Amino acid sequence: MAHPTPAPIIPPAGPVPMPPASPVLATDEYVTVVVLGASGDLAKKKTYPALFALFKHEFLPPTAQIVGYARSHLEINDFHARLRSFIKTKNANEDKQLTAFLANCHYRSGQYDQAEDFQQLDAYLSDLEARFARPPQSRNRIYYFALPPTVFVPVANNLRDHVYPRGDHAGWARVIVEKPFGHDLESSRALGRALAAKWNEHELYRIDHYLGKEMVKNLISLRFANVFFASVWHRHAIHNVQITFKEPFGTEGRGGYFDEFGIVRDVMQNHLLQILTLVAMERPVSLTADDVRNEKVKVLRSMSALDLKDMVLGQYTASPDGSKPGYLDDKTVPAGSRTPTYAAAVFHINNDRWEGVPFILRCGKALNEAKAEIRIQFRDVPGAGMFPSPLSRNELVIRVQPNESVYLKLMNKEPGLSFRQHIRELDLSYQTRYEGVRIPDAYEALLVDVLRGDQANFVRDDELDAAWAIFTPVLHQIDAGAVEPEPYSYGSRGPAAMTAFMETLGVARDRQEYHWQGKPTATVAAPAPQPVQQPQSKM
Ligand SMILES: NC(=O)C1=CN([C@@H]2O[C@H](COP(=O)(O)OP(=O)(O)OC[C@H]3O[C@@H](n4cnc5c(N)ncnc54)[C@H](OP(=O)(O)O)[C@@H]3O)[C@@H](O)[C@H]2O)C=CC1
Ligand SMILES: O=C1O[C@H](COP(=O)(O)O)[C@@H](O)[C@H](O)[C@H]1O
Repeated sequence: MAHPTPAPIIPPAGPVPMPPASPVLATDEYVTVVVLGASGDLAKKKTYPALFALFKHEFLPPTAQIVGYARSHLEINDFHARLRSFIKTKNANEDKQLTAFLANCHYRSGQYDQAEDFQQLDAYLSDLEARFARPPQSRNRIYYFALPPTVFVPVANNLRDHVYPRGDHAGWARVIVEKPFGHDLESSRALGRALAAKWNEHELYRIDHYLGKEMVKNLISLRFANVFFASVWHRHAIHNVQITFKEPFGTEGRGGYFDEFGIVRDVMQNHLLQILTLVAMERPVSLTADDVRNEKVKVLRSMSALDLKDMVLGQYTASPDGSKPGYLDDKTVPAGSRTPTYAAAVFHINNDRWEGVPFILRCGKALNEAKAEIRIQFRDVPGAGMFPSPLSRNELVIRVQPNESVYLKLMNKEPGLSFRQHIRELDLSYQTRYEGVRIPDAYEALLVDVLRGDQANFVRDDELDAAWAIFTPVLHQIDAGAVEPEPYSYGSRGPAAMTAFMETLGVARDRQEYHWQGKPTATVAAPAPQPVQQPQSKM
C-alpha cells in the first residue's frame, strides 16, 4: 500500500507566543489531542464540540493542536465543514472563535493496523510540536478513541509503539477509551490484558460519560460536605434507592448496534451502576482518584451476581396510535429479536450500612419522558397515625437531567388554621438558583479531568471487572434467549410488571396528591435527539 508523505505544515507567520496560563494545564506543558476515528459519529457529535467549548472557555490553551485520524480520505476543508455543521455558535464572536479553533484542527488519514501510517502520524505530531511547543514546555499527547471496539487493540499497540512521546521534552501520554469495554467478564478481561501489555493503568482513561454529568459529580459534595445527609445515609433511615434512566425515543434506525448490546449493557451495567457506587460508597480517605475508586470497588464487591428473578425485562412495541414504530419494526433489528429495551433490577449491598435496602436500577428506551434521577426514599415515620393526614415518605431526589435539581419532599403543616399535613419540597432547582450559570457537557468535564491527569471520574480496571462479574451470568442467559421480554407500548411508563415489582420491594407511592408548584420542567416526550452511540464497526 502506498503511503503518501505527510503534507508539510504551513510555516508560522511569526513566533508563536507562549500560551496564557490555562486553568488546567501548567504553562510549562504543551498538549496535542489526537482524535482516532475523527470521521465518525461520536467525534463529530461529542468530542469536537466538547473540545471547542473548552477552547472557547479558555480551558484548552490556544496553542493546543488537535489532530483527527481516520481511514476516510477527507480534504481538510471538507473535514472542517463537517465539524462546523455540528458545532453551534450563538453570535459573531463565537463564529470567530470557531474559525480560530478550526485553524488548530488537522486531519490525517491512515489505516488502524498499519505501523507506517502511525509512524507518519508521529512525524506529523512532531512537526506540530516543533512549531507550537515552546521549550521548556513538555510535549504531551492525548489519544481519544472515538473508535469501534474491534480496533481498540491494534490502535493502542500502534500508538504505544510508534506515536508515544519521546526525545527531548517528552511529556505524558493519556489514552481515552469509550465503552463498550468488552461484552462480558471474559471479553473485558481479554481487552484489559491486551491494553495492559502496552499501557500503564495510570495512562488509561475509561470514559463513562455519566461520571462527567454535573449532578453525578455533585454526589460526593452532597454526601460528604453536609452533616445532615451523612447522618441519615444508611439502612436505619433509608427504605430504598431508585436510580432511573428514561429516554422518550427508540432506536430510530440504529437498532443494529443496539441489538448486539441491549439496554443492560448499554446503560445499566455502566451508567446506572456507576451512580449506585457513588450513592453507596463509604467516605473516601481523600478525593484522589485511587481513594475514591477504592471505595467504589468495595461497593461492587459487596454485591452478589444478579439473578434473573430480580429483574423485569421489556421490549417496546408500536405506540397505541401507530405513529411510533415498535423495536421489531426497526429494519436494522434482526427479526424476532429478544433484546430488552427496558430493564429493571434490584440489587443488595451486603454490608453494615446497606443490608436490607433495595437498590432499584431502571432504564428504558421509548418511554413516556426523558429523565435521569436518583430517588432516595426514606422509611415511614413511626406513629404516623397521630396526624390527621396520611403521611408520605420523605424523598430526596437528585435530578441528573433534564433541569438539574436536588429536592427533598417532606411533610409540612398546611399554613393557616388547619393542622393538616401536605407534601412540599425544599427545592434547589439549578434553573432558578443558578440562573445563567452554564452547566458544561459531561464530555467537557471529563476532558478537563484528563488534561489535569485526574482519573477519579474514570473507571479503573478492577472496578470494571467487578461490574462485569455482577452482570455476566444474567447477560449470558438473556443472550441465549432464555427470557422473553414483556412488551410495552412506545411512549408508556414501561412494562406492566413493574407495578408489582416495585410493590414487592416495598416502594411506596405518595399517599397524597402532589403537584410541584415550581417552574414547569420539560420532561414530557420531546422530539427525539439522536443518541450518540459507539460507531458501528466499519471493518
Ligand atoms: N426542581 C424541580 O425540578 C422539581 C420538579 N418537580 C417535579 O414535580 C413532579 C413530581 O415530582 P416527584 O413526585 O418527585 O416525581 P414523579 O411524579 O416523576 O415520580 C415519583 C415517583 O413515582 C413514580 N410514578 C409516577 N407515576 C406513576 C404511576 N402512574 N404509577 C406508578 N408509579 C408512578 C415515578 O416512577 P416513574 O419514573 O417510573 O414514573 C417516581 O418513582 C415531577 O414532574 C418533578 O419533575 C418536583 C420538585 C422539584
Ligand atoms: O451511553 C449511552 O448513553 C446515551 C444517553 O446519554 P445521555 O447523556 O444523552 O443521557 C444513550 O442514548 C445511549 O443509548 C447509550 O449508549
